[in-house]
Amino acid sequence: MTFPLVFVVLTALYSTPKLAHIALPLLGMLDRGISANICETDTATLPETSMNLDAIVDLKTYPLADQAFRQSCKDTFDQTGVLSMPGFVTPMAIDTIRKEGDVNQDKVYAKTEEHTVYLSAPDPAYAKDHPRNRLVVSSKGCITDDLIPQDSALRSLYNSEDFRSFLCEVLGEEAVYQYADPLSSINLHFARTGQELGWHFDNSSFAITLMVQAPEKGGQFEYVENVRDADAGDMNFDAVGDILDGTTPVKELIAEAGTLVFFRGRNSMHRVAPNEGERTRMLAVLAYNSEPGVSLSEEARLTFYGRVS
Ligand SMILES: O=C(O)CCC(=O)C(=O)O
Ligand SMILES: [Fe+2]
Repeated sequence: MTFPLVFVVLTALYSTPKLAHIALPLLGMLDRGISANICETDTATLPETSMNLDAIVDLKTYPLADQAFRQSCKDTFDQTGVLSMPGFVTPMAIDTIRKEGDVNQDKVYAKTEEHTVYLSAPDPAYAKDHPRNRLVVSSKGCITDDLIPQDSALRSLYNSEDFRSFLCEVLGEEAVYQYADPLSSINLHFARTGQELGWHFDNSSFAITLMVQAPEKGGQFEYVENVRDADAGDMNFDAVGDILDGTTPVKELIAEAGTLVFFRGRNSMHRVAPNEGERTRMLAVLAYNSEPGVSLSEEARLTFYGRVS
């Protein structure tokens, strides 16, 4: 059976990253872990106002409960490290999520940071201009889970047992749980004109994102697959240097509002290019853990959100 997924993708192109410089293990969603087939969840505390999944997701195009559909998604994700589902969230639900974001624009926490591609402090064993230590800039901001309305479609999606069961299967995880702290589970990211997310590898094995408002120009997600092998300790400095120099072709993932993306970012180097248009790029990151009761560290919360609670 074939499904009408426009799985990814991708225009190969040469990028000229205009990146700069430093040093912090930052970037919120990058530090997330997740995690199942029979998916255990912690949805007992679902708000009563939660919406039905069929009011949020285009279940005709994306029959989340269908076993063959799940398997086809898993195959694509396993083979390519990317699963892109355009129109996953319905236009009406996206519209309400975008309006919630607009209302909360003034609460966005954004602080320009410089960091290494590896999201760890520079290593004095290497020169400043070595790929291990070269610095890139990240300037986009976000609002935290506690600022997302209880009755938001975003929260209903995040909490939905059917959605979690689907993602457990695609990701090959045992179970998924929300963060124990009040800030980290659902984040809405904002990249205004000129703002970007510098080249990096994620610490977590994957990320789930939902485009809420696509930029008009620029702001594209660019990546190069399988650059390093973090678990084997292979940092592949030469390839990282080439990507930073703009001499390696990069792939581009085009996402319209409503597109849900699963991405394995641990060994694929990626960035969000500077937004060159007037329209703010708004993107939700849905972060889960494979164990219950896990909080993002206070240090990371301070870095990403400017507060711990
Ligand atoms: O904004 C995006 O599309 C991706 C963000 C990302 O790479 C990250 O949060 O690690
Ligand atoms: Fe990332």
